[in-house]
Amino acid sequence: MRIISVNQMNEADRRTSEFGLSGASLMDAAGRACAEMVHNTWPDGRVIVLCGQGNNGGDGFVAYRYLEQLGRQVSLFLIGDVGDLSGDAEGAAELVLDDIQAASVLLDKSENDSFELSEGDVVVDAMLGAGNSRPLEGEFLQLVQLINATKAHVLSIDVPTGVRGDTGALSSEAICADITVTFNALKTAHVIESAASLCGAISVVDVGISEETLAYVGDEIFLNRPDVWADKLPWPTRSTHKHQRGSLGVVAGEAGKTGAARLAARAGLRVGAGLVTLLGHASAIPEMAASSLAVMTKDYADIDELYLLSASQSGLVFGPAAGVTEGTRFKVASLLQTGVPIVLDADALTVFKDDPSFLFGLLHEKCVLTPHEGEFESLFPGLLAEVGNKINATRTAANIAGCVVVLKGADSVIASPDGAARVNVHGSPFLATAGSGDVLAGMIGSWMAQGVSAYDSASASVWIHGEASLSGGAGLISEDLMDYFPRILTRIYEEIRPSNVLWERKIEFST
Ligand SMILES: NC(=O)C1=CN([C@@H]2O[C@H](COP(=O)(O)OP(=O)(O)OC[C@H]3O[C@@H](n4cnc5c(N)ncnc54)[C@H](O)[C@@H]3O)[C@@H](O)[C@H]2O)[C@H](O)CC1
Ligand SMILES: [K+]
Repeated sequence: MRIISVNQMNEADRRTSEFGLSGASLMDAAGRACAEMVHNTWPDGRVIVLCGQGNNGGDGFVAYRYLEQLGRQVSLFLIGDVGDLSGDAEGAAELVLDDIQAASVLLDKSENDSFELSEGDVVVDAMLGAGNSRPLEGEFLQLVQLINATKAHVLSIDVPTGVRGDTGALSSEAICADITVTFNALKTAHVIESAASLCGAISVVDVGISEETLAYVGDEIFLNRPDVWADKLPWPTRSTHKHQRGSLGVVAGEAGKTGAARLAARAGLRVGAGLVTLLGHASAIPEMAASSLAVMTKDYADIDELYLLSASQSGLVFGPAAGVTEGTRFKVASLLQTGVPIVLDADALTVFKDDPSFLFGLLHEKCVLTPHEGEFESLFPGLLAEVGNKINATRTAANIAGCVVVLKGADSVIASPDGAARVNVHGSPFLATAGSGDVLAGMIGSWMAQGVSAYDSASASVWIHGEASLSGGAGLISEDLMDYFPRILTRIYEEIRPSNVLWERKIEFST
């Protein structure tokens, strides 16, 4: 599923009406899909369709017409004058002209024909869509406040009114919808917080804009789901041995602070690296060895020994609980010199707060940086605010760093230096717990150790991590996450099952 900008969607609309369906046909399909969604989701209750002056309102007029045809008790309100409508919206309004009432009726409690919204009503929000360009005021703001204060169900067309399609940031109060119906592709506001949470459940319906057109107008930005990376994961065949499945080295912090590295190592083992080794100072070995069975431990006396041990791995993880010290900076530099694929997380990022360009000079294309928003701000000060869109800010960061950047959150963005990005919304809020980032770093390192590209390693890990959190539900702690991986991985394998990989040996006898 593609994520595209408002301008790109307008261009897709234009190209479709030039080479395919007319704007009126697109609007008809859009309005009809919304009417059917209302009817299927809430088969009873009054429906109130609230339209603005643009094409979002146009979709609303169409939805009203189909809801009437479905036999629903439905009322139609317009903000502004019928005479100000134009284009396809005017065309759609002409078919329902006699039924249009002024939206002010909903606000003015003193009028005889005042209209009270109540529980069980359904509001179709067709006030503003992709064209919303400024903070709400006047009737728009009052109606949004009125609707949010009632218990009526709300279906927003394209985006909740007040939300701007191209950003997840909110510049004013916006509709809090139960369902948002959008068309052929997602927009930033559907996946990036705070806007994303106001969309409720999102339904992307096909109104007739082709994938070819979307690919022509859009960038390589997709929702992160298994369909974009599942066929890139390596699966062992019956003759695979552990030395063919990669060796992951996780560089630990000092004694008493090795828990984070141990979480990363265990996660790395779970997602398939054949060998996982915790690398630490001699003083840290006893506690690491005591709690690790299949994970090995090795001590290094100095940075030269660390370099040699790391250079023999096929993937590395460094940063969780590493310590914000000069020593950590030296270790990062040394590990990067090996050229081995590496995940840098937490302290391995924070130590470059004062001179991020020094880090950028050392990074190579097989690196993945996994900052949360605070760490991102340390490395790319002001970038998020300046770009104003988390997806594009992460893409810019990946370009500056010259490697994959994962900006973590409820809406994690995985960006590649070539401009491609994937947005992950699959996960539970219970991931906000100590150690969950360490688990993620270990997973990414493990896939890379197995030969998966940095971009696919990061994408697969973020999704599987999210899926595990959803399996865990409430009360999840980081140690639990790994226990869900086998079932999730097996499900992914069963869905794509590459033709050359057969786990179960079948031998039949005929008597
Ligand atoms: N391919 C598709 O996605 C399709 C989308 N459709 C629908 O069309 C709208 C976009 O229509 P557009 O006319 O461009 O924008 P709006 O209806 O959202 O509003 C434009 C209108 O509103 C004024 N305005 C902007 N901001 C504000 C504000 N804050 N307060 C008040 N007024 C504002 C602006 O000046 C314009 O006059 C898309 O969302 C879909 O719903 C097609 O119908 C089907 C194909
Ligand atoms: K809307």
